[in-house]
Amino acid sequence: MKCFRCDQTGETLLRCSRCRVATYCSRKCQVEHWKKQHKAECGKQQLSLKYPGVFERDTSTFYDRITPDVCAKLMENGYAIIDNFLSEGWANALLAEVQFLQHANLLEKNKTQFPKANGTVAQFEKPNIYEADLHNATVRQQVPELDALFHQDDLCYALATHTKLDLIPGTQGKTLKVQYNAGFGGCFPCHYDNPGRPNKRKLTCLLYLNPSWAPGDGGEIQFYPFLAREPITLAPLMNRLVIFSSDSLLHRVLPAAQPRHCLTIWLDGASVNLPEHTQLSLTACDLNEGWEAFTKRLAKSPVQRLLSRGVYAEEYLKSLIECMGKAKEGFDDMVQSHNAHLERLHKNQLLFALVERLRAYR
Ligand SMILES: O=C(O)CCC(=O)C(=O)O
Ligand SMILES: [Fe+2]
Repeated sequence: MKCFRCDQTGETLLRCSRCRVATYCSRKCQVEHWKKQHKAECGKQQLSLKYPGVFERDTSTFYDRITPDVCAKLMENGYAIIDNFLSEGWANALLAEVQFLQHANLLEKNKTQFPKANGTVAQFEKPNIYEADLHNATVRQQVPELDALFHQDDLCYALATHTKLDLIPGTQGKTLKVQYNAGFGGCFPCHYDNPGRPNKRKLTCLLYLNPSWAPGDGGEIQFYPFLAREPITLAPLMNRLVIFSSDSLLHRVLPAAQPRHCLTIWLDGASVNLPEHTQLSLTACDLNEGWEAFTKRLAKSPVQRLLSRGVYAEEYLKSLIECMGKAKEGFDDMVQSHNAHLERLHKNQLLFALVERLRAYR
């Protein structure tokens, strides 16, 4: 976001309370321009939040929808799907709020931090992706249903009950992200939602809000269960909840040809990124008679993150090219970082041999 007048960014920006679109920095521009001129300019295009129908918000239904069977699948496969998760009216109301945020210009361009090959951290934008974090009170106050979803703990308790995961309740242990993908090829490259310390995410819950999604629209999420032969592709269907392990399921989003809406709830865990999740220890048995058991263990363990960029090198690169476009700012840095990671792997003979064997096995 930048000031409509002086183009300044990074300043505390004030928003016209009527159209909610125009933004001005809090200093001179606000005094000179907003008060005197903008009121006439904005033409009172006041946006109001309207729900398409009546609905009831009832988070106690989460306990019926998140069954022991769903949680067993989640723990076994690393992901689970619940279609028609909310009542239709409730899902429509959430979509209306996401669209309201989008039209009110309250969603910001996606910003992703990325470790550069030289050790510094770069920031880049994923083209066509707009987001808002509900930790931001300015956003939250505009959208009561999203606010309530952010503050409820039933999702966390329902999941913790049957998975026995030590999920952290409260808004401290949760992030709710609103995402609008404008289409035009908007997508996400291969990644883990929890790439390592200090990240705390344990479970990712995606709620898709796309009533008219049809094959050909793109924007499917693609999972790469570690060492599985084929990826799993899921359409972002209206009111579909997809839950998966934030620290042990590599995934990407395919380019979207149509606009697409998605809520993401990340639930933190008390015991993520423990030493056994971040350091690989190998025995001779793992590589010999224990190989099958070893690969099964890797498929479920977050330690796979140390190997995945090598094992899935082509997928990482292809998804990066599709997401960023070769000409986009940040693309070269990301490719360099990817290659530097692979070079480090190659230098470690034992690790390189393991990656090669896993690639062949896969
Ligand atoms: O939009 C989606 O389907 C998932 C987005 C995603 O992977 C993320 O935000 O980490
Ligand atoms: Fe993700």
